Amino acid sequence: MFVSFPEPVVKTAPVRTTERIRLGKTLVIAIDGPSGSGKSSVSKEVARRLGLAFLDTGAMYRAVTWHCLNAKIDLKNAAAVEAAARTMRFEQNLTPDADFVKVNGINVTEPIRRPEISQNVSAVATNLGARKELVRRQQAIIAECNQRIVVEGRDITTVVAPNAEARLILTASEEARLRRRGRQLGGTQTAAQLAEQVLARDAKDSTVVDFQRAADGVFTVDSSELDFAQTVDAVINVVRRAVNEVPTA
Ligand SMILES: Nc1ncnc2c1ncn2[C@@H]1O[C@H](COP(=O)(O)OP(=O)(O)O)[C@@H](O)[C@H]1O
Ligand SMILES: Nc1ccn([C@H]2C[C@H](O)[C@@H](COP(=O)(O)OP(=O)(O)O)O2)c(=O)n1
Repeated sequence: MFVSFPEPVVKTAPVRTTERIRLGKTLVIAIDGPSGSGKSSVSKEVARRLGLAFLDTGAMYRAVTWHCLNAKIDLKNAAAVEAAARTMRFEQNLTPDADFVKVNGINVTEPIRRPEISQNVSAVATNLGARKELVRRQQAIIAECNQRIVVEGRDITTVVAPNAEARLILTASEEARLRRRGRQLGGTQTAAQLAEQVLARDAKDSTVVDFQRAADGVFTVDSSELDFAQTVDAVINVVRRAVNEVPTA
């Protein structure tokens, strides 16, 4: 089946009216990478352009963290955090155009992005019991979406969807990632706070999952020197290569 790309939302990319991609029944695109590399924003745009569902797995780790802080569950108590991940009711957007996260019916879309959550989320990310439960939930979501979905996080290419049709690491230099995150947070954070939320967090998260190096068969896109539209194009080109797309006239 061939599907034409709809008009890209971001229009700085070269317009390729003949752009087409060969899509099978299933198309899981797995994207991992460090903080601030552009995973969420780029994955959403790729999902829009290919007409796929979208799953932000980091939002799930953030939601568990929010829930624990809100319910005064000690993040150092591994069993309690795992139990929270198992029992909490969780709703999340699965399309790229809506953005919402609810925990036990409470809208936490905005609070889970706050620096307080970024500073504490590694306690959940390094809890192996909580990870197991979240991976289980993520795999169920992929199945519910009939395996037509872009999934982004840290262990998607290796653990959650190792058989995805297209797997890639999206990376960028530390300098680019700090600059982007600083701008995204409206210049409210000092250099030291940004380094803590981006670099120190990546260092902690790396102790349980390797999202810096591409596993066998995983492509790498480095967006340090690319703008947003160019990065989206680069990812889509990788998807085309991964699904053995034959170039169209
Ligand atoms: N290639 C790029 N060039 C410039 N800014 C980018 C690029 N990719 C993403 N961004 C911006 O950087 C910020 C961080 O991106 P985000 O998608 O939240 O990263 P991640 O999910 O990897 O932490 C966002 O404001 C996003 O719009
Ligand atoms: N699949 C995933 C997704 C996120 N995580 C962890 C690692 C991160 O510190 C937190 C938050 O992830 P998120 O993607 O929202 O973080 P960034 O926006 O990239 O800074 O969750 C993970 O361990 N595994």
